[in-house]
Amino acid sequence: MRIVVALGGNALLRRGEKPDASIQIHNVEVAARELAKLAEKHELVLTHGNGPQVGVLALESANDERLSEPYPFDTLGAQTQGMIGYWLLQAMQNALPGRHVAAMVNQTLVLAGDPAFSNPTKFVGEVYSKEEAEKLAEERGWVVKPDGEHYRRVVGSPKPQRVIETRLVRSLLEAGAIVVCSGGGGVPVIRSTEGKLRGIEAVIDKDLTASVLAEALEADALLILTDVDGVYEDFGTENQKQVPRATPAALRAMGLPSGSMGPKVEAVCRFVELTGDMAAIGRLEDAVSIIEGQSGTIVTPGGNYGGPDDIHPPIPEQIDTRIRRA
Ligand SMILES: Nc1ncnc2c1ncn2[C@@H]1O[C@H](COP(=O)(O)OP(=O)(O)O)[C@@H](O)[C@H]1O
Ligand SMILES: NC(=O)OP(=O)(O)O
Repeated sequence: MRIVVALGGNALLRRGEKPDASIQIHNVEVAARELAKLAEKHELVLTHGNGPQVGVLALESANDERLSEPYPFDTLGAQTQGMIGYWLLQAMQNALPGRHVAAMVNQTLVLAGDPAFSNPTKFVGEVYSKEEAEKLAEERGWVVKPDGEHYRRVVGSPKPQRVIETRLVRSLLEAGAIVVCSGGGGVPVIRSTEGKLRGIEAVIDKDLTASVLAEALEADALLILTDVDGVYEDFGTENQKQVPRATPAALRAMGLPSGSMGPKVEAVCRFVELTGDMAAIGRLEDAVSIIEGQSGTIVTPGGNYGGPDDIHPPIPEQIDTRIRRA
């Protein structure tokens, strides 16, 4: 199978942990041991989040008095791809000696007219109290929004249209490499009327980019790995119940929160609707078991999945809401 995995920010930095390199390298090593089990049997493309890390770099840059202006978010996104990509590269090489691993700095095309530029939603950096956040917003010109019971800086997060280096990723996969790419959703770029690429200030959602990439690579599965074992009905209440199987329509109808589960649900639904294949949301530790059909919330056109021999589950006749790949 060809599998695209989106690795949640929580796998790199758990809630409340300091963003020290040593802590993140340890977390990446734990993640790599799980991901290696998938890579032993399957082609693997890994994308990762960068929200906490890009916020740290943005603050460092803004506080550097030698600079006449802080580094823009596209440049900071590339920095996080280099840093986290290096950690994943080394950890995957150590987990799978002899296997080729490539970590790329690469770009994602967005549209200059995307309304997301004027309505920032992507959380970056650390959490603050309401008072701290409001002070920072005034002093530094940030936009801040509530994230659970705290506040965080938000930046524009346009929809990913295409991973610019898709063909190169495909070539690396076909050469047997594990590919780490599109970290932080990819460096956001727009194409000028002359056809030239140019960076633009934004942070793209990595789950949505993983979905776009998985479809373009004709992946058999898209796995969104985070710190919960699936999507829950009545999440956070005593009646919460994990959803083991779902159709895209049923999952969309749950109306999940835009800052956390919402983009993951949109990413898996989009992939399943466009390809007719399987996508899932679950815990990093359950990656293999999700592919086996034993964990996670698994989404297919008909809401059925029997395991890796059923990677293109049949679509029941009565469901006609998705487009199948020829
Ligand atoms: N209905 C739901 N089911 C499961 N998790 C949910 C739900 N609604 C919100 N969440 C939250 O979504 C979080 C995962 O999203 P997020 O923090 O953005 O993940 P990551 O950083 O790993 O990409 C979970 O830790 C959980 O707190
Ligand atoms: N870019 C991105 O989606 O990062 P997080 O997953 O860390 O929010």
